[in-house]
Amino acid sequence: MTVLNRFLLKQPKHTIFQTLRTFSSSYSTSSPQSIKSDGQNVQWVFLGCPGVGKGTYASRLSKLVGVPHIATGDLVRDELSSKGPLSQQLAEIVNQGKLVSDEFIINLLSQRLQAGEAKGESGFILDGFPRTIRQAEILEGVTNIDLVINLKLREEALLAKCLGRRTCSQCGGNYNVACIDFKADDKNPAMYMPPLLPPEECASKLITRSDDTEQVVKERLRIYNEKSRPVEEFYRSRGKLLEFDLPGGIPESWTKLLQVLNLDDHEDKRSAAA
Ligand SMILES: Nc1ncnc2c1ncn2[C@@H]1O[C@H](COP(=O)(O)OP(=O)(O)O)[C@@H](O)[C@H]1O
Repeated sequence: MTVLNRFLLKQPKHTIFQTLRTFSSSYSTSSPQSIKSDGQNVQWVFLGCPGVGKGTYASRLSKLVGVPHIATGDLVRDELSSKGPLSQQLAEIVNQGKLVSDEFIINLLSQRLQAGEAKGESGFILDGFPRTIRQAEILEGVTNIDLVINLKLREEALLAKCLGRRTCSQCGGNYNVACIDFKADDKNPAMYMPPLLPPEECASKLITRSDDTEQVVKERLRIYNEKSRPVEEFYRSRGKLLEFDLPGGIPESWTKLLQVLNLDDHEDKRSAAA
């Protein structure tokens, strides 16, 4: 039995789910933009393949509607960098492009929600969760997700975008050095996504995620199709899925996303997009 499994077996599952349940039933209203007609803050989910841009758009929307952006990939990376007893085993899973177990990720998410609740957070935009049908069923069992935005991009662009990702090791800013320039063909319109280059002060401090190598990205795409693609249907059949084909680079896609979400007359949209 692995160290990770031993750890998970010690976690009382009812506690994990209870934490999610407790979080979902205690709301305060932190920002007028985020309040729905029933008085609760928005609870949205972003789905989409690795490299599609979930982090970029989830982060911008979270600033716009005033709810936290919670990326389970970031929670996993925080755990990895904490160099705790599980980090070596976790690194092996992540660097092979595999998913960590449902129990482990739910535990991390529960802890993050609980910490946020203690700080008075309410509502959320989830990015990278749920990624399996079991995760979706558990989430659906404990709270009501209002909307699931399924970001879509041509497969050739996804690999290039993952390989082009860079993060500034000092300020944490996210950039992308890939330049996507597809000509129109019989099946697809032309698409241009310019690189998102770092400012001069970050240029010498860029790092690449250890799981953004060609082999691992291909495996993550395969696993997305096997494990996460069914989650799209899970939400489609519940009438919650909003399909969104990215039309191009960030300015164009952000404007269109705001239109689709009926947020395009929002006075804060310029600053959120900055
Ligand atoms: N919901 C989840 N279930 C299982 N594993 C997850 C989940 N979220 C993140 N992970 C792990 O963290 C890694 C990085 O996640 P993320 O940054 O969301 O990747 P991507 O850029 O591929 O969408 C995943 O490859 C997986 O190992």
